[in-house]
Amino acid sequence: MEPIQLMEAAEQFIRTCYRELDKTTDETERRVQEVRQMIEQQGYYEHTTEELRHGAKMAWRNSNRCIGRFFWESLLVIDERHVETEEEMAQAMLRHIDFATNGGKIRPTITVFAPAVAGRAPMRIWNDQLIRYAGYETEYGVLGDPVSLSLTKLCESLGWQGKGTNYDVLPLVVQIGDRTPQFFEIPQELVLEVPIVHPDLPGFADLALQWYGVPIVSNMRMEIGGIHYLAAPFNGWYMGTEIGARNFADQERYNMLPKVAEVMGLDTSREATLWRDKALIELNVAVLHSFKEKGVSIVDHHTASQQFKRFEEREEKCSRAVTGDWTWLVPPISGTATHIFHSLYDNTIHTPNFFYQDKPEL
Ligand code: HEM
Ligand SMILES: N/C(=N/c1cccc(CO[C@@H]2CCNC2)c1)c1cccs1
Repeated sequence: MEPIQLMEAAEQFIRTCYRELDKTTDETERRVQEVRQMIEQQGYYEHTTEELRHGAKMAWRNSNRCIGRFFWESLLVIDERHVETEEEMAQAMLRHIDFATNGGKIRPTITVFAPAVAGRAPMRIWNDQLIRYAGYETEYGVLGDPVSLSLTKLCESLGWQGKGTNYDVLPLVVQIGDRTPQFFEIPQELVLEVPIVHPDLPGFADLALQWYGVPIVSNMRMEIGGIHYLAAPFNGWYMGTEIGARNFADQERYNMLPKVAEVMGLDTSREATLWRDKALIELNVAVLHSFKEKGVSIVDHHTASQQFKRFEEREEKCSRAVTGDWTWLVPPISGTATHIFHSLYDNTIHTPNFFYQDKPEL
């Protein structure tokens, strides 16, 4: 980023952040000048721990596609900008998994590694999520999660070997600069998983479905005041539909609807029997039931929508315009049963925020 643009982005962030933190004008002006000088002298500036903490919360609050933003102020921010080696990165990521999991009472957390600075080796995480299942091409079709085919191949090329089940947890893969990426197995005891059973349909257990408890997105770039954090894994808890209506149900994922319909004894001869819809609903009932049974945080899409409504109301009260991406905010099942479907959202993108970034390459 050019120094002028960086200066503008930095100043806008500092002023907004310091206003929200009730800082005095004097303190704000002093910090703006200090940042100006740092940019003039070295072409970038460093966030204070307080700026990083509040900036990360703002990034969540500005995430238009996120239905879970009611809790934005409670985000826990772990500052790992001092980390310098792949080994230390992996250790910090394992600590994140353990801390965020918290025995099932999930704590929304983000770990922030050093930002991309011109002339410095960028730190990248190759995983899309810290915990995700491997995917393998076999002569009978895909084994495991099809979304992981390319990362699984990369891991095998680095010498990793999976067990070959539908639920092999991939290793952490980190890269500093253009060095060879390094992989680190996640100790099994750190990965909380939930077997999926149905409260009323015993046949569900025969499907041997399971999913990991904590979604930790690790492939997005966090931008705060013109500074780009390319490695900043963050987690919340799941909304049940992500697992029940997408991960298990999509044809290009685990494609389970026909098998669910079979154990339910549904008539799948005609679409009009709505067998897919019945299978979807019971799959989502099973996911919510199983997570609750195991004491792992999860939210149903109705409760999540109601919480989002409260987020909207609270933002209005703070005279902040709510922005949102309707196409992602509406849950993938029963959308019209939520207020979101019947609302309009301004999809303007403010920063701080999270963005997609190019996949790291060898
Ligand atoms: C606390 C519980 C949370 C819930 C229930 C929740 C729920 C969701 C859901 C359902 C999606 C759509 C995902 C998809 O369809 O693939 C989403 C998207 C998103 N969430 Fe949240 N979220 C939570 C916390 C967080 C946190 C802590 C952050 C970051 C600090 C965050 C940032 C985002 C972002 C950036 C997206 C868009 C991702 C993309 O564009 O691919 N969320 N959230
Ligand atoms: N519940 C969640 N769901 C997601 C939130 C953001 C992204 C994703 C994964 O998105 C993938 C890309 C598009 N769909 C799958 C899932 C959270 C993950 C991390 C914090 S909350």
